[in-house]
Amino acid sequence: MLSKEAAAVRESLIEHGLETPMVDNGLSRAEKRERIQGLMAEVAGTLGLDLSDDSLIDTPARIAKMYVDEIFCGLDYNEFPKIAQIENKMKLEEMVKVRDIGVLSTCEHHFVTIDGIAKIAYLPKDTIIGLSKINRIVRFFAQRPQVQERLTQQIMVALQTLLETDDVAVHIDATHYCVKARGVMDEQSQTETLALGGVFKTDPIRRAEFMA
Ligand SMILES: Nc1nc2c(ncn2[C@@H]2O[C@H](COP(=O)(O)OP(=O)(O)OP(=O)(O)O)[C@@H](O)[C@H]2O)c(=O)[nH]1
Ligand SMILES: [Zn+2]
Repeated sequence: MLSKEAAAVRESLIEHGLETPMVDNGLSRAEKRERIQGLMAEVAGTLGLDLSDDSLIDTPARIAKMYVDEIFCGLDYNEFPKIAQIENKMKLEEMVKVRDIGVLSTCEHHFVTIDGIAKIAYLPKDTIIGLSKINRIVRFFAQRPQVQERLTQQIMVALQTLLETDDVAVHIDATHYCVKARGVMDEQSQTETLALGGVFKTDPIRRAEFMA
């Protein structure tokens, strides 16, 4: 059973057309690991690597565990963080802004690293969210194959749903290793993406305050 928060966030993403494209193949986590282990052994063998070498022998199993339990575990809503929300008894109205949140994700086109930082702000309404939960929500959606634009939007919609307000802004600045380490091999370029909701979209002063 999914938590109430996980189910609500998933429903919102589907409604907004922002859910990661997925099909339910009915496999358990153990079955996924086992199958990926076999497939990665095929990949390594096809590349001509000697999988009997003592350094390589466990690589297919390591990759299977890494995909299912680590870098792609955010595909499973059972991993959605436990959310601590408190009533806004203090009647806070001013912006809460969290900067320099580490973002480590994986590009869905090449399955290599996206490495960046996020800045997130919201204007409290009836509830306030535990600060660390903002970082955890970022991590949950980062632990999927991603494009940066969708990641940015998913985080915004998740927070809008949980905080019951449109007034949420998300900015991500990241290095794509598929651009840096292969392909065009550009070592410098950074990609910035922005998702603005509510007053952050309609009020230039709020937007400037967020971007500052
Ligand atoms: N919009 C967007 N594009 C991304 C992201 N991550 C990777 N890409 C791009 O996805 C595109 C895939 O393009 P293709 O031409 O199919 O792939 P490719 O031949 O490997 O392209 P090159 O990277 O140019 O060598 C590339 O331009 C990537 O830079 C992302 O988060 N957002
Ligand atoms: Zn890529």
